[in-house]
Amino acid sequence: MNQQQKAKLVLEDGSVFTGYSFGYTGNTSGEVVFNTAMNGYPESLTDPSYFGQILVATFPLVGNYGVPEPNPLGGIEQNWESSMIHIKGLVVCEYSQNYSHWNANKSLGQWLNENKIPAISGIDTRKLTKQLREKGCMLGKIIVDGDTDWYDPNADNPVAHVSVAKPITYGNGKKTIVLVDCGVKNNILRCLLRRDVQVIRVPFNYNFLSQQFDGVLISNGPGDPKVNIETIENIRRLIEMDKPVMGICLGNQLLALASGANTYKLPYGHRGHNQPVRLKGTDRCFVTSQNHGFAIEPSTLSEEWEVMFENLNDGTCEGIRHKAKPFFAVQFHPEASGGPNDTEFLFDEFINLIDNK
Ligand SMILES: NC(=O)CC[C@H](N)C(=O)O
Repeated sequence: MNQQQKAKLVLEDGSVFTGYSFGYTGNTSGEVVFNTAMNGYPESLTDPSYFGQILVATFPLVGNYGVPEPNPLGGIEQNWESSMIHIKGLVVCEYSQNYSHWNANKSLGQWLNENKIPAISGIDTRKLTKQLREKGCMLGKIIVDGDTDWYDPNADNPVAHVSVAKPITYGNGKKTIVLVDCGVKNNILRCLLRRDVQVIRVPFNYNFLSQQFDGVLISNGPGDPKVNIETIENIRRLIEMDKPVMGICLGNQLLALASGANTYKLPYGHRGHNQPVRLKGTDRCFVTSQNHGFAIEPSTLSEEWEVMFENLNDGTCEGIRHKAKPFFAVQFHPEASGGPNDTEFLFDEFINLIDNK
């Protein structure tokens, strides 16, 4: 790898940032989004919700704790949020090729190179982030040589690329949860399995309604929620039943769409580990891990639903619940990974809904 090979980041608005190639030496394109987390790059890079996106780390030094070796246990990778990298490219200010951590076994650059993911360092990520905040998220390209076509993940059906191909069963607890896999993060599986349940992970468009189950969790996932027509239709039929339902991030948006509400694209989204939310109607606030570019339009919720959480930075909807039935969903990540674990108790609330049925 040549640390000094020049590269450029080109944005849809014509602006160009020059820097140096690291990771895989090649061109790439995707939607450019920024994340304000100070750490957690192995988790973010393997989070399927980042599929098709070029990730900008606002924290100025990235790579100094390396990358852990894969370590699957019971069919679930323990150190990553899925089995592969999903971002299309990475943008950092300073890349640290030197790393030190007890479970690191390679550098970030080596890992990116092995997975053919281009990255660029030496970028003024503060200036770039200000631009994305003012103009909104844009498509972008990392170019080392020549050119490449623009790629817009929101015009694609990215969930189909990251869901499982066929159902997989985990655990042997007494209650059975169907996990609708729209690109699920491994820590959602780990959080469920720690609570003595059996999990049947099904493809995003799988018709699970005729199956035996006690509750359904609709996972996070990439892209515009509205393109998931089949999943929304399955959820619409699911909520005619009374079985407990929990949604996370994309799952929150899909539940809202299935109930008849609308979603919209945020100008630059919420991505980071310190997004504050308030449990509506209380003074209880939580610091949450977030990664999304879309949100529910609360004014379109029907009478039967209410806002459960709101974002304290911009007032957007961060979760919904049904007023009478055991359904709730959150826009943030109670499974964290990376980020704070403060809202993991929501998995207990979901299991309580199942146990009290
Ligand atoms: N993490 C997620 O599930 C993201 C949901 C959706 N793709 C969004 O960007 O809003």
